[in-house]
Formats: sequence, C-alpha cells, structure tokens
Amino acid sequence: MGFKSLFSRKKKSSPDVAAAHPDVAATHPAASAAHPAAASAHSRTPSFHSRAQIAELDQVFKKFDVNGDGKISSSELGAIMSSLGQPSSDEELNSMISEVDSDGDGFINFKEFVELNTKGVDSAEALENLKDAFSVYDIDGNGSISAEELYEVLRSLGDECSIDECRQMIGGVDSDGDGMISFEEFKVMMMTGSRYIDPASEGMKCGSTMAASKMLMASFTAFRPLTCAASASYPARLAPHPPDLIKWVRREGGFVHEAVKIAQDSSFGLGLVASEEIPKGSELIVLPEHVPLRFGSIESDGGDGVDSVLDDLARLVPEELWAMKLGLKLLQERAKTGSFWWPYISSLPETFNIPIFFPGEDIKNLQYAPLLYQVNKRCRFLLDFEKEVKHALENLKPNDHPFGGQSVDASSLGWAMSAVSSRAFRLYGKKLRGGNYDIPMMLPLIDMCNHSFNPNAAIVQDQDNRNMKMLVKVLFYCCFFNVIPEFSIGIAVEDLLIEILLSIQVVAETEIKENDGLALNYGCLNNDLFLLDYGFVIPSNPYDSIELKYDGALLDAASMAAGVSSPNFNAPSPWQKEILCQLKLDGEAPLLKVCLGGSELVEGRLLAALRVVLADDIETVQKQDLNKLKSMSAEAPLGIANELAVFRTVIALCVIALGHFPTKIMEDESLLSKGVSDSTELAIQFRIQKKSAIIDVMRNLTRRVKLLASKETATAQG
Ligand SMILES: C[S@@+](CC[C@H](N)C(=O)[O-])C[C@H]1O[C@@H](n2cnc3c(N)ncnc32)[C@H](O)[C@@H]1O
Repeated sequence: MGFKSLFSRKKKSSPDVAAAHPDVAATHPAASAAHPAAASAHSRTPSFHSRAQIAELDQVFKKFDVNGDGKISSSELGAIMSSLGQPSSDEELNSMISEVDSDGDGFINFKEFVELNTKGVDSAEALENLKDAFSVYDIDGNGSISAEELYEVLRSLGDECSIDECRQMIGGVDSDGDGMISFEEFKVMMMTGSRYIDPASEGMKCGSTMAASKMLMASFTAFRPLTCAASASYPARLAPHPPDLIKWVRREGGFVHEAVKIAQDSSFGLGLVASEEIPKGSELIVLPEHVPLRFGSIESDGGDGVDSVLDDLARLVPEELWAMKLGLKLLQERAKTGSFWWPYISSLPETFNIPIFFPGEDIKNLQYAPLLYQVNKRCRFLLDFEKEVKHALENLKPNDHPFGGQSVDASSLGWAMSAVSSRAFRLYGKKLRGGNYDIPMMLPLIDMCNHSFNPNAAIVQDQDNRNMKMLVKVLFYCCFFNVIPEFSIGIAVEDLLIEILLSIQVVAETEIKENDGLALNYGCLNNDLFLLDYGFVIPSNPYDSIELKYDGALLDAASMAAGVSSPNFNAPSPWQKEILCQLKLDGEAPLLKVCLGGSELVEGRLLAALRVVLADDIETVQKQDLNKLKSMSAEAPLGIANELAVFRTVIALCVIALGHFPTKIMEDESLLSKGVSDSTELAIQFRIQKKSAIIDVMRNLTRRVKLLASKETATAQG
C-alpha cells in the first residue's frame, strides 16, 4: 500500500479548499501563517468540499504531523505507515512524498495534503484502494455493506454514531434502494461524492460526504488512549460496541460452528454458548495462523519484526512475568491506528478485577501472606517497569515509538499484563536445537471460553488445510498455564518450524447441550493463581493449597502441641539431615516452601521429612525408598506410631496456620452477607477458601488418625 492508498480519494471536480472554506486557515494554523503556499492556494479554485471534510482532513493531517510543525516529514509519514501495519523503506517514503510535494521542499504541507485527498488518481490504483476500503466495512464479505456493518465498524473505531445515522448515510448513496451499499454504489459514492444527492438538500449532501470521508478516515483518526479506567461495570469492553468477533474470525478465514454464539455467561462475564445441541467431537472454532496475537516467533524467540525498543523492553521483564512481555505487544497493537487486531482488542475488558488493581485495604483483606507477597511483587515490578518504559520512550523518533507517541504508565502496563495473564495460552514444544520453547499467544474468540475443571471443549493445535497433514498434533487439555501438553507423536527436527504455523482448533469434548456454555480447563491451579491472574476464586477448588515454610522451630512447636515428646526438627541427627538435604529441605540453597492441601494433601517432601525426623531409628528408615516416604498412599511406611505422630503434627500445623488469619469463616460470611465492593468480596471469598482448604486437610487427617488409632489398638489387643 502506498501513501496514496491511505486515502481512497474522490475524483477531482474542483479540488480546492478556500473558496468554499475561507476559514480553513483559521481551523488549521499550519495552513496559513506558517505555510503561505497553502494560504495562497486557498483562493485559486472553488471546491465542493464541506467544512466538515476539511476539519476531518485537518484531523488526519495532525495525526501525521506528530511534531506539529505544519508539515509531514518522511519520518512522520514512516511512523504512521508503520502504525497502520505498512512499514516502508526510506526510499518508498521519499517517493511517496515526492508524489505529492508540489513545492519540492521535501515535506507535505496542508495544502498538498488536501490536494492529495481531492485530486484524481489513476483508475486501477483507485479501484484497488476502493476495494481495500470496501472490504473493511463489508464484515461478512457478502459484497454489500449493511447499516449494521457500517455501524459496527464506525463504532469500533470510536465513532459515536447511531444505527439511524448509519441508515441515513447508506440512504444517501443507496441507488437501488435495497438498504445496503454495493461495491458499485460505494465506488460511485467515493468517486463522485454527490451523484445521488439531492442538490436541494445540503443536509443530505453533507451526510453522504460525511459517510464517504468517515468511512475512509475513521481508521486513521481514531485515537486509542492507553489508560486503564479505575472502575467500570463488568464486563465493559474497550470499545462500547465492539465488532462481532465471530464474523471477524470467519472473515479472516477461520471457522466458527454455526451454533456457537457469544453471550453473557452467568457471573463469569461474556462466554461462548451453544444455541443448539452440538455433538461430541465437533469442531467448534478453527483459527487460521495469522489470527493469534503473539510477541515473537520460534526463529528469533522474541522478534518477528517487533521494533527494537519493544524487544529491549521485553528483555527487562523477568521470565515469571511473561504475560508482561506479550502485554507490550498487546499495548502496541492497542495504540496502533489501523491494527489488524483492533476488532479483537476492542472487545477486551476495559478493566480487570485482579489483586494488583485492588485498593490497599482489599489487598490486606486477602489475609494470606504468600499471595500478599506476590501481589506486592507485581505492583512493585509495574512501578519500576513504568520508569524503565518512560525512560526508553524518551526522545524517541516518532518512527521508533512503539506506542504511537503515547505515554505508558503502570496502570496501562497492568491492564496489558492482566489481559494477557487472564486470556493467553502458552503453547509448548521443542526448540530446533534442543530445549523447550513456549509461545504465549492470545487466541481471539477462543479466549471467550470460561473455565471449568469439567470442560466440554478442548483446544487442539492441528495441521489442517495443508498438505503436510497431521505431522504434529498437540492436545491442550490444560492449556492456559503450566501444564505441558502431550505430543501425540514424536516430532522430527524439520517439523519443528511447522508447529507454530498450525491452525488452532477448539473441539467439543462431550456432547454440548443447547444453552450450555463452552468451557475449557484453564489448568489444575490453586486459588492463588486463579485470583492473581484471572480475578476469580473457585469454591471447593480441589487444587487449592496453603503454603508454609519448612521451619525447625515451627515444626517442633507443632509436634509438641500434638503430644510428640522431644521432637528434634530444630536439631536433626546427621543421618536425618542427609535425607533432608536430599529432600532439598536442608543444605545449600534449600527450597523451604512446602504445601498442604491440593491433590497431594501433604506435599511429599514435607511428609517424608516428618516421617524421617519423627522416626526412632535409622534402620527402619533405611529400609524404605525415599519415594515411598514421600507418598500419602504408602500406608504408615515407618510404623503406625510414626504415622500417627506425623499426622497429628500436620493437624497442629494446620491449627497454627489457621491462627494466622485474623478472622473466622463465620465472620467473613457475615461480612459478605452485608454487601461489599467487588474487590472486597473477592478478597473475602479467597480467604474463606484458604481457611476451608486448611480445614479440609485437618478433617482428612483426623479421619486417618482415627483409622490408624483403631488399628493400633487392635494390634495392641490382638
Ligand atoms: C479467558 S477470559 C473468558 C472470557 C471472559 N468471561 C470475558 O468476559 O471476556 C477469562 C475471564 O473470564 C472469567 N471467568 C472465566 N471462567 C470463570 C469461572 N469459572 N469463574 C469465574 N470467572 C470466570 C474471569 O473474569 C476470567 O478472567
């Protein structure tokens, strides 16, 4: 696309500004004092261009003229071309400028700019331009633009028009009266502007002209601030009326099952629902490979032409905050006028109710130190990263600015990081030369699926539509996060590059009933991760756990409270220390974090340590394999008395852990019943679930203790 094709221009009839609009100079300072050439040109020829048109051209001109000096330089043009997804070489930029630069000063002034947009063009090129412009509005690709399509596109670009206004715009050019604009009508409208306009009706003329210029320029004038509003009623989207994502995916060559619809899904925000029964195994959504939004590619591991500033910033993001890296790309696309992904991005939530955005009081309301630590760490990172980003953006040439000249702050970075952490998928594979790679990506529409541990849909990355069929098939049952999918067959080295080219599908795992939501499993995660990354808490989450520090003094206290005489966690004997080292609970760089709850109930390393330290003699322990000592299903491997001491110690640990929460579950529930803010509610739900997880561990172990105790009694009696 060349400079000219940024604007599909009307054929010149009397192309000038000033006769009809003597006030142009007043509306654009650059067109008068600073640019006498423009001022004098105003008096030459009459024009049919309305004030509204000139005002719009003026807006577009200002968008190009980043430094506001009243002329568009080659670098300013380059920046806007890049932001429209059309990076151009210096040579191309110079040639575009010279095409238009009638006074030969190497810049485009406002007069030249107006001329560019009003004079005639070579018809083949004009036709191509018109086709491009038409296809933007013909969302369903059926060859005509309906009022709804016009409405959708203009609204998605931030134009607050009503559907009636769109009908009026269409009425102004709809020569066959079918209520739609065909390409022929579109062409006539663009080339002649006033052919179907009642000359007596200035209003209609203006409407039609507005339609033409709006349709062409909306994409260039829409400014998308990168702010993150403090609050909005969920699920407010970035654009008040985002375009229909299903139509967009289909238009991009993807497939969406005809019974799949976007709808409000109970309290989970928007979701995908089945409008009729869908049989098991049906393809639900197929995304072509150009639709996912990702940061880098397999070859460069992070640079697919993304400009170097973005790359440098991404390098400053620690690995565990990978969502921020892709977030930078998302923010760049959000800021980019004419971004390919705008229909998707405009439908993303405007705000995220996750702890980094909670008021300080609600962060405290979480009452759980490991999560408070994570939240504070993320907040600190965002504040530090804001400084790094601001510094990196200082004094950048417009061409090099990754966010279209907009400043970026901690809240916009937080928005991007949250959008990614709550919606991105990580695809796993192997690198060409060993090691693993994963490619976090945002999958438009697929990410409208909500979460369930009993999903009715699954993601499959598949090699379809290509002749190298089924070289690689990766099943993603737990696709959102840290669960490594299975490769159904081995991958040869030459296949690896193919992997990221695969189309991505969602298939029905079970029969889906009418009105059922389509649910994916985001992963077998605890509530800390669900809250931190997604902003929700799952009641009775079977994977929820609590984190403790393996600490000798704490364990001695717990053991004594459990009635164990003289425990020696604080001073284990050398043979016990040796095993603790193997368990990474002692020695160099120990991993002291251990968990209770979840599917393991007592984390294997902690269980083995308790069994070993509470064991009487080295011989009994040495007879056992370490893996057996780590297993809950190995029944009392070191004897019933040892197992009883272990379980009672863990129960006492649970009591100590519960004591760290300042409120009891009953108090929490009573607070909830009084009605609190969304973030307070989430924080309270979270701490209730944490306490419930601890109580579940205690209940389970108490049952086991009773069983063991009765066995012990039976043995003693027998
Ligand atoms: C990948 S998006 C799914 C689409 C989302 N509901 C929307 O309105 O765009 C993930 C977000 O959906 C919501 N969500 C998904 N599954 C949920 C669940 N089981 N419980 C509560 N909220 C859920 C959360 O807000 C989460 O951050």
